[in-house]
Amino acid sequence: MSGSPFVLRWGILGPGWISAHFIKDILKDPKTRDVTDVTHLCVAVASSSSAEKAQQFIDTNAPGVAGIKAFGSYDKLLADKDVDSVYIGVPHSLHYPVAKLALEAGKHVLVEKPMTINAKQAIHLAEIAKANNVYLMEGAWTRFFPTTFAIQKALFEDRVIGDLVTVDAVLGHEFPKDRSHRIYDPELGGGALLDLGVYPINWSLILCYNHPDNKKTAPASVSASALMDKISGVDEQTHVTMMWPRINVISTAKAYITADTSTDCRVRITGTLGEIVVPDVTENPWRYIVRLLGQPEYVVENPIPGHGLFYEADQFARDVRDGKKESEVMPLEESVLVQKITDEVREQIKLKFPASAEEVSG
Ligand SMILES: NC(=O)C1=CN([C@@H]2O[C@H](COP(=O)(O)OP(=O)(O)OC[C@H]3O[C@@H](n4cnc5c(N)ncnc54)[C@H](OP(=O)(O)O)[C@@H]3O)[C@@H](O)[C@H]2O)C=CC1
Ligand SMILES: O=C1OC[C@@H](O)[C@H](O)[C@H]1O
Repeated sequence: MSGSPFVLRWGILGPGWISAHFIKDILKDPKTRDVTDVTHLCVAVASSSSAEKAQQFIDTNAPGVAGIKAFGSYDKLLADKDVDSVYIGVPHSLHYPVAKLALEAGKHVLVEKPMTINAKQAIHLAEIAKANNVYLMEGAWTRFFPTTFAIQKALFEDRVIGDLVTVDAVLGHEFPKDRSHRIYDPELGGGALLDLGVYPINWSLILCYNHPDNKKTAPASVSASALMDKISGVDEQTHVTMMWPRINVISTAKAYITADTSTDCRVRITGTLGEIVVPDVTENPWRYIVRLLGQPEYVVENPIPGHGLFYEADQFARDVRDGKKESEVMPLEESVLVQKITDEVREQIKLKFPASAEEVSG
């Protein structure tokens, strides 16, 4: 592509762990991933507590990068005319109120996963984005990796493993048992399901909901079971089974916060001719293994030149450049579907959050 790249000017809300990866990723030269049509600037970072914290985040994660403003409140950043789009990296239960503020301020919004705590809030954010004529996307970054697209092509177009039979995905991470961590805090939407479970659930949507023969039909049933933490009441280990009768597939999604997942198989996709396995990681896949019955296995690799959040950011920038209002890769309807599934799971496993975290306002 010729001409100057489209430049998207980002503001970051919530200078925490994932925002540090985001700022480092968007500041990488896009050419390192063969991208020349869009590029990113970070123009501001805001902390809800102090401008000093925002400045420290900038100094640590973007040393030597000039022109990034540090704000001590989200409102101040949202009032800044130099900011086109915001990345929201705050705990789950704050996604809804903070994204609402940003959309109402006329900013395009990339909000971390899960989009919200429940489907009602996700639907409301989609309505607010529409009313304000701005772009809204959930940071479902798994969907934007070259490996994810390659697996969809192998399955749907090249039919490498024949007819799809099962999809089983898992993500576990050993969190400290420190009950002050957000993962154990019901006020912040803690537990395995909303933090980790949304990834394996997304794999079901990537491969089953989006299977051409499924015609975008929601799972006919969702069944869940969980083990709950006795102190905080959040789910420590959750298993979900989804039925996709149009394509004759059963998929499973498993998540736990008490141990790290093994790295030999995170996603297993079984077909009538063999299987595709994603080892290593569930969230940011960079390779997959194909095992066809009676043949030697082979590996398809797409190394990631960084953490990998730039793939979703690049597509976000292209969509904003092109005047789109939502993503074709992660449409709002699918973010809402993920939340409808997690609402159903929460009902079955009795995962309750305080009413203040669940509410929809204005
Ligand atoms: N895509 C991915 O791979 C990942 C996504 N995530 C998602 O990102 C979000 C943030 O996670 P993570 O970065 O681990 O969280 P952190 O706790 O590291 O950071 C969250 C930030 O939110 C801000 N914040 C605002 N209000 C509160 C509050 N009441 N309590 C705590 N923090 C608050 C804080 O900054 P301040 O108050 O200064 O503004 C804080 O730095 C989560 O929703 C998670 O699902 C997380 C990890 C990986
Ligand atoms: O999205 C995530 O992926 C990695 C995990 O460690 C983190 O808690 C989670 O939010």
